[in-house]
This record gives sequence, structure tokens and C-alpha cells, in this order.
Amino acid sequence: MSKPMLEIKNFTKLYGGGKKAADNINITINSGDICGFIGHNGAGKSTTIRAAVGVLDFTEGEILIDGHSVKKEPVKCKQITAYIPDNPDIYENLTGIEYLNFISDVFGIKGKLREERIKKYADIFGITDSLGDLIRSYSHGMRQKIAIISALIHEPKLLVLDEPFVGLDPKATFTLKEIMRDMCGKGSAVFFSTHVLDVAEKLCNRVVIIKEGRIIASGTMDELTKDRSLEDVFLEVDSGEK
Ligand SMILES: Nc1ncnc2c1ncn2[C@@H]1O[C@H](COP(=O)(O)OP(=O)(O)OP(=O)(O)O)[C@@H](O)[C@H]1O
Repeated sequence: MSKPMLEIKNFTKLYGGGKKAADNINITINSGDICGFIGHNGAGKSTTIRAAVGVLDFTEGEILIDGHSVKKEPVKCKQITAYIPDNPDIYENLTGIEYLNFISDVFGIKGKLREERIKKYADIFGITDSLGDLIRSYSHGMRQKIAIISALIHEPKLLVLDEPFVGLDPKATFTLKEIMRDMCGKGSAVFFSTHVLDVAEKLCNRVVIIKEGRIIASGTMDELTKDRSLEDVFLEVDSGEK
């Protein structure tokens, strides 16, 4: 049976200078869900995502991951979550394998299990031969792949990604989508922002649309789109909201 994996309740974020980037946001994502988060540039997606994974402080609202408060139980939440930012900041002076070993240490993934997971994901993303090279020498897409692999090593219950498909080649994009589906089939949940509406439409069973810090539509993909495309729905709700 599915259960709430991410609950964002009455979340409001004011940045310095009084900018309200998120205004009373409520989102629930259950195990088994792949939820797309869409909205214009500056709508509040990264703000919401960063608060959800505990890297951005907030004053109003509550965020729970698998029932644990991001504020009160940050370590517990981080143990079960993986977050891939839009521009992953990974240690450039390490080699790929050193970085993956470091992340495995942090999450207590050891021995054969560690070896198997690194091999599995490095092989499917086609970067096994580059693991011995310094990350500094990697292309943007290779860095993305290392960040994705490091996120998958501890098999998170909740995977949160900010614009994950930017810079990935078509094969890596396909692979990441397959991994997301597989994870959700095993009871995890995925929440990601994207501007690529046709990917979201095909991949996600749920969608949340945000505009100027407020949720303007959310629900299952079927409920929202019916016989229309997600692009049509997005343009319609967007033009209907001031
Ligand atoms: N550190 C900050 N200080 C002040 N304002 C900020 C800060 N970070 C973001 N904002 C503002 O908050 C609003 C929401 O930004 P956010 O980065 O969450 O948008 P987004 O939906 O992720 O946009 P994009 O699609 O361009 O990545 C914007 O108006 C932005 O200028």
C-alpha cells in the first residue's frame, strides 16, 4: 500500500528583502509516485525543492519525509533521501571512483554491495572507463552522471531532482527515466522539476504546477490532462492565473 513519502504542508519561504518565493504550498507525494514539478523560471521550484531536502531553511510550514520532520530529524531525513541539484557541486579534485567511495562511506554502504552498485550504475551510464579520472576533467553530462550514481548508491526512499535531464545525452536520459520507474515500482517516490513537458507527461503519474510561488494546479496526470496534452493544460492554467 502506498504511503506519504514527502509531505509539504503550508510551506512559505520569504527571502531577504521580503521576496515571497513560496506561498502556502501543500504537496503530498506517495510511495510509488513520480511527480513532475513545473512552472516558469523563477516560479519557486528550486526554493520548494531545496527546502524539502533540508538545504534551505524556512520559517513557515512543515515538511515531512516518510513521516520525519526535515527540521527536527534532519539526519534521519537525509539518510532516506537523495537530492540532485540542477548544478551539482561535486569535489573536482577527486576521481569519480574516489567520490563514489566517499559518498558510500557517508551512507555506510560497504564491501561487495558497494562494488556491485557502483559497477551496475557506472556500466549503465557508460562511465566505467572514466571513473579513475579527476572529476575536474569531466564534461557537464559526466558530472551529472556521477551525481546521479552517487544519489542511487544508498537506494533512497525519496529521490528529488532539480532539472535532471538538462545536459544528459539521449541514452542517459532514457536510462534515468527507467531507473525512476524501477525505483517507484519498488515503493520509492520521485519528485523532480522540469521544463520538458512531454517528458513529464510520459513519465509522471502526478504533476504539480507552480506560478509565482503558489500552486495553481496539481493532481494525477490523468485527472489533469484528460484528453489534452500537459502543454495545453499548463498554458491554460497559467493564462487563467494572475
Ligand atoms: N537566495 C535568494 N535570495 C533572494 N531571492 C531569491 C533567492 N533564490 C531565489 N530567489 C527568488 O525566488 C524566486 C523563486 O526562485 P526559484 O529559484 O525557486 O525559481 P525556479 O522555479 O526554480 O526557477 P528556474 O526554473 O529558473 O530554475 C525568484 O523570484 C528568485 O529570484
